[in-house]
Amino acid sequence: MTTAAVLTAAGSGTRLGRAVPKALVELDGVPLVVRAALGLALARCLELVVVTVPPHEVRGFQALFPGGVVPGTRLAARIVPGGATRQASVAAGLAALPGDVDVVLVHDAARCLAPAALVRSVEAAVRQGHRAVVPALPVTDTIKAVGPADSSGAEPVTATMDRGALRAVQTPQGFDRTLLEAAHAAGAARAADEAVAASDDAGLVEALGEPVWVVPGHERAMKITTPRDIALAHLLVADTATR
Ligand SMILES: Nc1ccn([C@@H]2O[C@H](COP(=O)(O)OP(=O)(O)OP(=O)(O)O)[C@@H](O)[C@H]2O)c(=O)n1
Ligand SMILES: C[C@](O)(CO)[C@H](O)COP(=O)(O)O
Repeated sequence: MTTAAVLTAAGSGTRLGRAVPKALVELDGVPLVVRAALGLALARCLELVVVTVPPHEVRGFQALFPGGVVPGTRLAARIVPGGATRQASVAAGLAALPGDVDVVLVHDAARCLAPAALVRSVEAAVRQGHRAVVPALPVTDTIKAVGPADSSGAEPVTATMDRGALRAVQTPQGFDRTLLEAAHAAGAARAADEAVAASDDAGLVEALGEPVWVVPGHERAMKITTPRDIALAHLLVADTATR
């Protein structure tokens, strides 16, 4: 029984708008990818983290994990080139896992403040028999579905969703390895094109018709996407430092 993580860090971070790939952006002096890997290591339930990185940046990322471990820990880290979409990057990470791994957590470097306790709760839920597990929070906005925009750009509302039945999904997402590999194999034709690629791994499992289970998420597992998110992440880090 061995758990490993695929840590996705191959994105460019277009919406963040920095000169370097988003995972290399520093938060209080520590690159996002290293922070995310430390959160995984602190959970103490993993044997390995496979980090998917931009193909032209493999050496730069390797230098962040000297000796092939997450800095200051014993967690082994393996760097592999990612793909054109997040789905393709996860598939590349899965292909690099050793044979003895039976549970896989898929985590975004962009969710670098996800607490170790969240990692543990997702892993434990998979070990308890839920073969696909996502952490999620209730939705606080009212969510409306819309149709095509008119000539002015305004979109007609087609429905108001039942907010009580909606959840905003985070990472790490946890899976039985056999199920996750089957889901990626079945959805492989979508991986090359961002327009049709799965936005999360649980979506590929759902497409197989297999159940996916939700456990409570955490505010600190927020995704850093825009400059506003980085500002919020700085506040969260400062809040931790003053406790
Ligand atoms: N081809 C890709 C695209 C994304 N990711 C990773 O998937 C996570 C979620 O993606 P997102 O936050 O959208 O990151 P980017 O794709 O970098 O952002 P943007 O769309 O603004 O360019 C990130 O950790 C990102 O590095 C990846 O591994 N491979
Ligand atoms: C996987 C994810 O973080 C779950 O919310 C999210 O779907 C990633 O989406 P992105 O558009 O690739 O950032």
